[in-house]
Amino acid sequence: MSAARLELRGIAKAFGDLQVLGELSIAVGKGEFVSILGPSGSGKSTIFKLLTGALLPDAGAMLFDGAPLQPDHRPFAFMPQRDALMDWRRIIDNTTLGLEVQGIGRMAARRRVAPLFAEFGLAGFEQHYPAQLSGGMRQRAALLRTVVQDKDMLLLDEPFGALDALTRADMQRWLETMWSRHGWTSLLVTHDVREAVLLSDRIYVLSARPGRIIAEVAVPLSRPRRTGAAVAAIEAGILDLLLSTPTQRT
Ligand SMILES: Nc1ncnc2c1ncn2[C@@H]1O[C@H](COP(=O)(O)OP(=O)(O)OP(=O)(O)O)[C@@H](O)[C@H]1O
Repeated sequence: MSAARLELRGIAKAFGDLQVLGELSIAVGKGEFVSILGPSGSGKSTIFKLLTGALLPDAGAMLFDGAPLQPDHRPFAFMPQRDALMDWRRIIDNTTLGLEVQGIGRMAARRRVAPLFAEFGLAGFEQHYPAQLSGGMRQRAALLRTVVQDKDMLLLDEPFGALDALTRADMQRWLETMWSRHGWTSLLVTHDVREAVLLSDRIYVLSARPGRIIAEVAVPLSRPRRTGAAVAAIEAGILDLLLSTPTQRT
């Protein structure tokens, strides 16, 4: 890994008596694709809420390019689990939302997003409403809205969790292509072991609550990656680890 862009050191978080994150330490280098893989309820979404400033940690440090994260300046573009498209806005006006929140006028924002529609497989659907799109197209629109904000780092919270298996596999391949082309510094949280192996340079494996890192797994496979013996072997190793660690499920 090159010098860390994002570094979390000893982050802890509890909700009342419920200790959700233990002492969590991770780092993400520039241009790296890193995943945090953990069972349901292990605190994955909580990590993103801490990063985006929706929650404060009880202990630990959060650094970006070596400096503490500032409450009023978060360098992240966040893509939530559900695509969160607004049903009453056309796709083009959904993809401009993040820019509009930053204070950019709608017409200027439309000019910025329009050239990206072809690359995101959405050409010709600019004037459609979300209900007229397939699940995969909706997710691509949500990702377009996320990346066009030109932030330093992407946070992806189980972006394909709601999709059927085939669409999900298709979207993973598409995301891999897009990531290879653009080199986005990315942090994905997921409970899908195969997804993490297919997409990541490194994987942090999180224990069940209170979440702490039980392993850091490098994935030294060339891209494009396809399911096969090499992917399956890494996947099996991680599954063994998760299943042999004591669990406390929600
Ligand atoms: N604001 C809150 N107040 C109290 N408890 C909370 C709060 N937010 C999350 N929790 C609890 O913290 C635990 C971790 O939640 P979190 O959503 O981070 O897990 P997760 O790993 O993202 O789960 P999943 O994979 O199912 O989405 C859960 O037990 C949840 O009920």
